[in-house]
Amino acid sequence: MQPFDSYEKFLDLQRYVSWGDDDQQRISAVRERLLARSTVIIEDFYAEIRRHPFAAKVITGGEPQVAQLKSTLRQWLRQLLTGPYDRDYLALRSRVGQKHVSIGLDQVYTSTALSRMRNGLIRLLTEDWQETPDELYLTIESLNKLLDLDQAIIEDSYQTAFITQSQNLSKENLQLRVALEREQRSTHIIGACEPMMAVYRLIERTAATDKPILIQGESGTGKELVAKALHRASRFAGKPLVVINCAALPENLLESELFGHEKGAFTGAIASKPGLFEVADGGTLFIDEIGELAGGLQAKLLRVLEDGSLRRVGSVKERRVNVRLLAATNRDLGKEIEKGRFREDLYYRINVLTILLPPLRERRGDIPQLARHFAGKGWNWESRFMQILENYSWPGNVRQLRNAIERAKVLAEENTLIAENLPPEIWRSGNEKDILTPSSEADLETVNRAHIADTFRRHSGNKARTARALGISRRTLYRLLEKHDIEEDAAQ
Ligand SMILES: Nc1ncnc2c1ncn2[C@@H]1O[C@H](COP(=O)(O)OP(=O)(O)OP(=O)(O)O)[C@@H](O)[C@H]1O
Repeated sequence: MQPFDSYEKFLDLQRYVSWGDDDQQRISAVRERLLARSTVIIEDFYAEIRRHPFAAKVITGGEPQVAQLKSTLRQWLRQLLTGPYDRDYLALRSRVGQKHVSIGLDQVYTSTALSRMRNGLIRLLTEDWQETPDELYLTIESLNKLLDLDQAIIEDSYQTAFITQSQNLSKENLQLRVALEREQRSTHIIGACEPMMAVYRLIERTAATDKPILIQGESGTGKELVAKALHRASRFAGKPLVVINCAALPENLLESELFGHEKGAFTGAIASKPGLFEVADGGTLFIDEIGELAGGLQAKLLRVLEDGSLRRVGSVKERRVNVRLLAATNRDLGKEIEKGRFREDLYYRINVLTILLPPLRERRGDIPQLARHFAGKGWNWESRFMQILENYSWPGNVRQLRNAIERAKVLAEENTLIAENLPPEIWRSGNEKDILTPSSEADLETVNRAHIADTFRRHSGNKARTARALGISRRTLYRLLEKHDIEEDAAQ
């Protein structure tokens, strides 16, 4: 049998090879040696290929590197025929397999690329071969072996690696997409009511100024969100936005967080640390709950605002920073000044312009849009769910709305948000007017009817679930619905 049978494309090599009788024997011997040796060669081969990322292209395309590659390849191929074979093929194969994985993933080697490489290599070897035809024959045989072996391994390991890789990638993609969506959703200000439109206009208009801005509003109205939008709209947009919440830290810690400290400034100060003013240098510092700032720190803050200078705790060295300040508070700072708790001069410094965020109860029209935004794609709700949201007073504002929806999502059986899965205080508020507190005048019939209608509505008009909740059969429920003239529409 012709040794090149399986490589139709290279049959013409016979031109260069004179076959002797003992060819078959020699070939088998070479095969054995090859098998033992090829893994060593493969390693070198791949090391080189890695240095020439597009080796396949180089070989077939006649690029300038061809000469160099050609001589390297020749050297290896010659080694195949002459060198000692001292490695365990299988062990190496698995190691080589791993290498292929990295090659496959880095350069997306495909079988097509390999077969192009094989064609290219053989053409190149035969073009100006100066050794005997036997040597050429053996060399080419070695090459074919090498590439066959290689192909088998590559197909194995590449496929596995590719599958794992693409699974990982799509998982990673999904995670990134979700994170991005969350990030976009979390920095997206929702609301189209007039007070929010006024907020948007102010954000736009303040884009050109570097002056401090005070954002006022109850807790959860979106002050931090507005701060992020102000930062994005400003010329500092590409720089860091550093956020600190004054209510979250005791005074001494807050001082070192804001202004930094030197090593040994206080017990536990084992190294010097820059404060957030330094971290935010060139960018924006958002001080949330500025109304909580203690007197001493107010003075220090005033100094930075006045001339951009500060001293780390435990240091005498003056440092200069250029930071745009945004501050937020849910307190009435005017009243805090009256009570002597907030410095008037600092107030005027930070309050060059105030953005006032309305509480959610004063912008109920935005509730459905906000709810849709927090629910996200693929969620529905019963109409009663939305009714309750729209009627509730929302003392915790948008944050409370977001949490309520998260809760309803977690508890939802399918992709439908139902009123019962809202936090009890919200859900109860929706039922207050229907709640069964039978007055002395209410007769049993009225109480019964209200109870049935309410249960029916809570179960979104689902008769099976309503019957189960009332502890009656479905047939009895039909009868009662008819008797009390409770319509399905009423449940929607
Ligand atoms: N208009 C809005 N559109 C979309 N999400 C909002 C809106 N307002 C607030 N949120 C969301 O509500 C949550 C609370 O918002 P944020 O932290 O900005 O409020 P805050 O006024 O700074 O609260 P606090 O005073 O308690 O720090 C965040 O998850 C935020 O994304």
